[in-house]
Order: sequence, then C-alpha cells, then structure tokens
Amino acid sequence: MEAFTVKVFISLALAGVLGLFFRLYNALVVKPEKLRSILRSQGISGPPPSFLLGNIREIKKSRSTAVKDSSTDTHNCAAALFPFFEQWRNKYGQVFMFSLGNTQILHANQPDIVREITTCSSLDFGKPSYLQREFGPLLGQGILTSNGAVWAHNRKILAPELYMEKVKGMIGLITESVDTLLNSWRSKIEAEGGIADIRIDEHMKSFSGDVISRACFGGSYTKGEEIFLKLKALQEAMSKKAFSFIPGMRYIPIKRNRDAWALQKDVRNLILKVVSERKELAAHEKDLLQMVLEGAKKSELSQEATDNFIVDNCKNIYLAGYETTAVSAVWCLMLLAANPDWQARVREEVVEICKGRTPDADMIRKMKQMTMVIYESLRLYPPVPVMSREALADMKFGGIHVPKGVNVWNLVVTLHTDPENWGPDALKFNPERFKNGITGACKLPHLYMPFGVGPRVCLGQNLAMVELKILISLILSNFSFSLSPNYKHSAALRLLIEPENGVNLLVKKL
Ligand code: HEM
Repeated sequence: MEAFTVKVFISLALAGVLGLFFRLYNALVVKPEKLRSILRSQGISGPPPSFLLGNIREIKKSRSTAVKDSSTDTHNCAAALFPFFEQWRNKYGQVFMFSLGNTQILHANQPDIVREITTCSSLDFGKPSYLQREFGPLLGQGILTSNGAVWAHNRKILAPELYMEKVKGMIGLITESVDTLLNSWRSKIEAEGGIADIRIDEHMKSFSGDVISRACFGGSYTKGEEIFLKLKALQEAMSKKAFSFIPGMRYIPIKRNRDAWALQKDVRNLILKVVSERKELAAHEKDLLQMVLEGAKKSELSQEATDNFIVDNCKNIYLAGYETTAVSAVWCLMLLAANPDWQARVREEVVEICKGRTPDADMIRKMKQMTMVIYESLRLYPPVPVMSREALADMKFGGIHVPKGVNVWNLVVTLHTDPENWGPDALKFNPERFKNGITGACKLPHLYMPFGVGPRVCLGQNLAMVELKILISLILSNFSFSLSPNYKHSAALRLLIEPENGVNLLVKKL
C-alpha cells in the first residue's frame, strides 16, 4: 500500500514537472516564435533574439558604448538612451521587431501608423481606463470648446463654472505646496550667505508628492503622504526585482519579492484604513478618493474586487502623477538656467501678468512664454519616453496584421526630435517654435505626445500644466538662478527620463 502511495506521488510530481516544463516551453519558445513568424511573414524583421533574454544583451551593450548627451547646447536623448533603435532602424527598416525577454515588440514610429495606434479605441487596445472616464473632469482634464462648454473624457458636458471651481481648488493647494518649497530655498540662501547651490530634484519631488497627496486624499493628506512613502519604496523594490522578465519569477519568494509583497500589503492596508475611517465619518470630500469610492459603490463588485478597485486606482494616480511632474519641473528649470535669455523673458511675462499677486486661473491662462518653454522642455525631455500598447486581440495597423500578444511601441523621444517634423534645429532648445501652439511648431502635430494622445491620454495633463506654471512662476518671481559648476549634464533612463546626476542650481533672491 505504502509503495503504491509513493508511486502515485512520484507520478503526480512527474506530471506536475512535465506540465510546468511544457507551460514554460510554450511561454518562452513556442508563443514568441509564433508571434515573430506572423510578423516575419509580412516582411517585418529585427535582431535575432537569444533564449530568455531576447535582445536585452544587445540593448545593454549598445547603451554602454553610446555617446552621452553631455552638452546643454544640443539635446539628443534618443541617441544617448536608445542608440540601438537607430542601429536597428538602419538595418531592418522603419518598422521592425525585437524582444525584451519573451515579450515581442513591434516598433512602429511611422506617422500614419502612430496616428492609427494612438487613436484606436476598438477592443481593449487603447481603451480609456475607468479612471480616465470617471475622474478626468475632477483633475481638470477637459477641453474648453468654442461655445464655452467643457468636453470631458466621459463625454458629459461640465458647466464651465464647475470646471473653473475644480481648477481653483487645485490652484489653492498647489500654491500652499510651492510656499513650503520657497521658504526652504530662502532659508538655504540666507544660511549660505546670499547664494545657495541647491540640488533641486528632491525639492521638486516633495512638492509634487505634496500636491498629489492633497489632490487624492484631501483632508486626510497626511495619511496620503504615509501611503505615498510606502509606494515610493514599493516602486524602488519593484525596479530592483531580478529577472522580472522571466515568466513566473515574480511569484518566487526570494528576498526582493518578499520585500515588495510586504510593501504591497502595507499600502493596501493603509489605503483601506483611510477608506474605512472616511466611511465612519460619512465625509463627503470631493477629492479623488471620494470619486474612487463613489465609482466603486456604483459598480456591483464583490467586497474583495471593490477593495482591489479602490487600491489600484489610488496607486495609479500616485505613480502616474508624482515623478512625472517632478522630473518635468527639474528639466524645465535646468533649461531655464542654461538659457538666461529665456529665464528673463518668462520672468518678465510673470511679473507683468501677476503684478506681485499669487497666480490665479486667469493669470495662468495668459502665460504664453511660460507655456512655450514648458512645451519645449517636454519635447526635448519627455519624462515618459515610450508609448506602449499591448494588442489584446488580433488587430490591423497601417496594413500590418498585429497578432494578439504583441506590444506596439512608439518611441516618443525620437518622434520629438525628428528633423523631418521639427526642422533642422530639432535638437536645439528653441521655445519660439511653439509661438503658434503645437500645430504651428511642426508638420505633424500628432507626433508631439509628452502626455500621450488618443483615448488613453494622460488624465492629469491639465493638473500637471497648472502645477508647473504656478511652481515656475513663483520661483521666477522670487529668485534668479543659473547652472551650478556641480551640474553634470546627462540624461538617464530609469523608469522615466531623468537627469543622471541630478540638477544643481545656483540660486539667489531677487
Ligand atoms: C508633466 C507631468 C506628466 C506627464 C509628462 C505625464 C505623462 C503621461 C503619459 C505619457 C501617459 C500615458 C498615455 C498613454 O499611454 O497614452 C500618462 C497617463 C496617465 N497619467 Fe500622466 N503625466 C503627467 C502628470 C500626471 C498627473 C499629475 C496625474 C494625476 C494626478 C497623471 C495621471 C495619469 C494617469 C492616471 C494615466 C493613465 C491614463 C490611462 O491609462 O487611461 N499624470 N501620463
């Protein structure tokens, strides 16, 4: 009997191992090859991938030998961060494929294909997220139409007064967060005898974190900040996860995974605690959390699914809105420091419009030079360098049959600096090109996409622009600044395009 049990056990274990082997073989070899052969049959080729890693090794090698973008006269992030794209494009043509681990990627930067991809809303490909449909208006993501109504993503018409009300609420909280930053710079300048060498990166992150905590959690924003710190740690732990491109690796209880799981649990518990406290208080704040809660109430989800929905939405907003805005502010201030003529020009505009008052919605709208500088900064240093979509069903773009499972990539940095579209000075900082808006700045405006385009366009785009304008206008009206000798220009690709060595500015009071 005992021998029989052992035999059954061994057979089951063998069947399990064999099953796992076939699953892995399918995921790592059969499926990727099937996708590649469908693309190959349409004349699309690319670098041959190696087992498990795909083309990761070539990418690393090409990056290590790339010329660094070390001058602030020309700005060529694409060449410094994605040199392999240029090599592959030269070798395999405009549209090519490559592999990251077992993920198959179709790189398609051709203008007509980009248009089709970014506007595609059929099936699940590029479908607007729940967040976007429901919360766009709260974040000021709306387009003021010619008759004064606001068209928002959920296609409800919001009254302009309501829209302005929301923007005003945001301006109040942004200004409070900027004040904290200005005070800390003033103290530093005094302590350092009139001129301070400030590493601005962490300051921008605290500012942006503060804004997003308040926007999300309103009155309970100190709790929001606690959640936020955990999310930051979680993001760091996730980026360290070894071999995360290997299927199933994230389920193996190695230390890094265990740390990430513990943080995930903490974040979940903290968010749900704020939610239950809020329910007890029957608070009805119109912050993002309240919108998420109302959205969850309307849906008929189980308790667990409701909790997941709330936690995921809060995480999304944090992760999407925090570093993106901070990094954009850092690049923009770096460019203003490197270009004193533009710094003076934007300051003059701010002084003229604000006349020493705190900027309000009307003043912000009038800041044209400021908008041009921010647009140009987002063109040369778009924090999100790639627009990536996964085909969740078989699809067709620009005549290419894209099978289910393939990821389609548009490389934003390359699109933003293509001389064909932007002219011979594409790599130069020249905000003047935006004097007639985005449409006047290039031949094909749909290729300018710092916030993405189409149905999944950034939900916090307007909030981010308002944040940047208030922050920069208050800095400009209080201080003058230049690049510190400690600043070493170089862009690095972490999760976002960031200054590799941070940005140091020499700041003095006006
Ligand atoms: C300068 C700052 C920012 C930049 C450059 C930026 C950029 C982007 C980009 C490129 C996307 C992807 C669009 C796509 O895949 O088509 C995105 C999505 C998103 N952004 Fe932003 N973003 C910024 C600020 C913010 C802020 C402040 C928030 C929230 C408060 C936010 C919330 C989101 C959300 C929720 C999404 C996902 C939308 C969806 O998938 O439906 N972003 N953002």
